Amino acid sequence: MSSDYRLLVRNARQMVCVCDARQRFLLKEQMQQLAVLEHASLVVGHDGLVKAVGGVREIDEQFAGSSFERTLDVTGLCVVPGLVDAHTHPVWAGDRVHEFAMKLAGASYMDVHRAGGGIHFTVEQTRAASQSDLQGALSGRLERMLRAGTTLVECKSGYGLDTHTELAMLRAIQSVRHTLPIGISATYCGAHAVPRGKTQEEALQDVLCEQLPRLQECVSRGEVCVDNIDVFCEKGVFDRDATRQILSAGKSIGLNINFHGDELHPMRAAELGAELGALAVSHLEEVSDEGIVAMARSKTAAVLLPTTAYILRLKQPRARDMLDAGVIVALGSDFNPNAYCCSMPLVMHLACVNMRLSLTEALAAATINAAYALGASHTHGSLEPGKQADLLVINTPRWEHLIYQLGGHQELIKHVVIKGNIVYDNPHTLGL
Ligand SMILES: N=CN[C@@H](CCC(=O)O)C(=O)O
Ligand SMILES: [Zn+2]
Repeated sequence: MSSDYRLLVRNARQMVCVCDARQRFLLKEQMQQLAVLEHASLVVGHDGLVKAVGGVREIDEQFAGSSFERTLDVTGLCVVPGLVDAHTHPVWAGDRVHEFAMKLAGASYMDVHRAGGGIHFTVEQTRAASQSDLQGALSGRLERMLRAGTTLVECKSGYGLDTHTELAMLRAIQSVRHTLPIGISATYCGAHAVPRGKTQEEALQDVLCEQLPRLQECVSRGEVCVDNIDVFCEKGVFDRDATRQILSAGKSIGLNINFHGDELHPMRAAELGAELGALAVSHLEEVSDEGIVAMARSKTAAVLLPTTAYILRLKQPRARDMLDAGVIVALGSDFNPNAYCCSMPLVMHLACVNMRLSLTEALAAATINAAYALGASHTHGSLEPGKQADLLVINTPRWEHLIYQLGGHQELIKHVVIKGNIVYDNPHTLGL
């Protein structure tokens, strides 16, 4: 190691730190006033952590005489934290483009699901795929997310619904931890649907007595690493009681609770999440007033998924009511065969237009609050000394262009940096 530091990012027009007092999440008016430095620099150590952030002169003086393995001159450009995608289903085979046509013609999500399509269709394709096909598909999707600015992503299993395939999905997720620089939070979602030919009770017993014990064995042998447990709590899928049993079992083996609730029907899933100490509940299009109050009280993050409401033409979740009540609001792409979207900049745009978030709220929801939903906001989600140096350099003089330019991220993101390493250099960068 011949240099003193790994990276100097020098003289950004705007350095959007998001927060600067080691907050674990942002609420209400904190989300309106993000920490933004003008004409600022950032230093990264060889451990991949931020060592200093400050005005360009101050950093020049403080580090005069120090050497850097690499310097990025970002004069006139903006820097934001790497984006955090708090909800994705990226491991599966096949696609569902034919169902998109059905839905455009008027079929609802549950019409397709009950007709044996939807998750069931993808389960069939995924069970038939080889381990290397699953890994290859996952890897390509995560690379697309990375190029769109995602540096930490939650990845669910859930298209196996049996021990063998659920573990194959988690093994695929484990394998990319070693081959890709993107950060991963892995979620076991064996209760994503009741498998064809089984009753809910049979599926519940399979998850509790077969899948979870096998999962635990694999975790203790170090074959897979799992952070969260998820259930699709929905009318016609898993009811509240089954959901409670599965989530409690997951919690008892040390997993964070982070589940699908109140999406298509009101299930009082938000209340259940709060009661169980869930870190996050996703969707919430049908959340109740009591559920909002309960989530605010228990500090359970609401992971809102703008692509789902958009594609399925659902009513929008009540983001403003949640924000006003002091709920920790986060965002996810919900990448899955139903909602094929790898872009968090696009997700933030949809959240602003359809859910009425402000630009600053959307960025906080896609950085520090999304990191909180994954139990990772002590290390990710803002640019502060001691945190992992994951950041994006954007080729515009104001950071808001990243959200404003609908679908523009492919030309706007110039570099993606993870742990102070430049992991993507965009050959197609165009400015305004
Ligand atoms: N709602 C349940 N799960 C996914 C959809 C999965 C699928 O349709 O394959 C979601 O979050 O939207
Ligand atoms: Zn989902």
